[in-house]
Amino acid sequence: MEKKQHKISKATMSRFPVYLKALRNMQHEGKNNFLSSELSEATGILDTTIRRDFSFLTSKEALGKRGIGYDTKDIINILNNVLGLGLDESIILIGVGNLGSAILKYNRWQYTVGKIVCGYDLDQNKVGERFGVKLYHIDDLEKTFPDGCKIAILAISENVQETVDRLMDLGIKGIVDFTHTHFTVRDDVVVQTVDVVVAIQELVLKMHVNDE
Ligand SMILES: NC(=O)c1ccc[n+]([C@@H]2O[C@H](COP(=O)([O-])OP(=O)(O)OC[C@H]3O[C@@H](n4cnc5c(N)ncnc54)[C@H](O)[C@@H]3O)[C@@H](O)[C@H]2O)c1
Repeated sequence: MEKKQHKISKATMSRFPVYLKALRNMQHEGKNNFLSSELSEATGILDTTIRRDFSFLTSKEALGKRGIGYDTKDIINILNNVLGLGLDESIILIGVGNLGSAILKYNRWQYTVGKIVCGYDLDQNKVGERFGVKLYHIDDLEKTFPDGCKIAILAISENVQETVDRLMDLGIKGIVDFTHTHFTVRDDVVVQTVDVVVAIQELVLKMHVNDE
């Protein structure tokens, strides 16, 4: 019987995607069961931390079995539920320039969050197919938008707000934003900004703290 879900801390929640990624790789390699020590080895997270994190999952499958460990598929399903993720998220890529192409080429999406199902660009020369992914002109966004797609990666340099508005009208609820442009979104849309410069600034700050 499912127990009432306790509030899961931010730190624990932030480790769940790390477990998920490692477990999907294990599953892909044919590992149907795993020990917390093995997950610890794959993620670099202490196995005592892993066991404590799993204790928040409250399903009986998350208790594991002595000597056998945990069922990989069960834990993946539980983590997916907690994180609200499907294995097959359809993701679209907007902007297939230098950055967008690198993202498209980096195809480690499978077994983790889903995959980029198509891309869009305003440059007609980009239309076609790259790395096995269909690329459309941005003018055709509404015509070709994949059914049920909720996540867009934004790697464009022009008309950012207008593009974001169009994406929201189509049902996009999450945006991974690489642009350095300020834009606004509706209350039900989440933006995750990825910025190498900010990452370096944070890194330097942490290095200073270590020096003190
Ligand atoms: N966050 C980071 O760490 C980081 C790092 C590098 C670049 N960037 C940013 O990412 C974006 C892309 O950088 P890049 O180096 O790939 O640039 P790029 O010029 O090589 O590529 C941009 C691509 O987007 C297309 N494009 C522009 N506006 C569009 C729109 N409204 N709709 C559809 N396609 C559009 C262009 O035709 C081009 O193909 C820029 O905004 C850049 O500032 C961020």
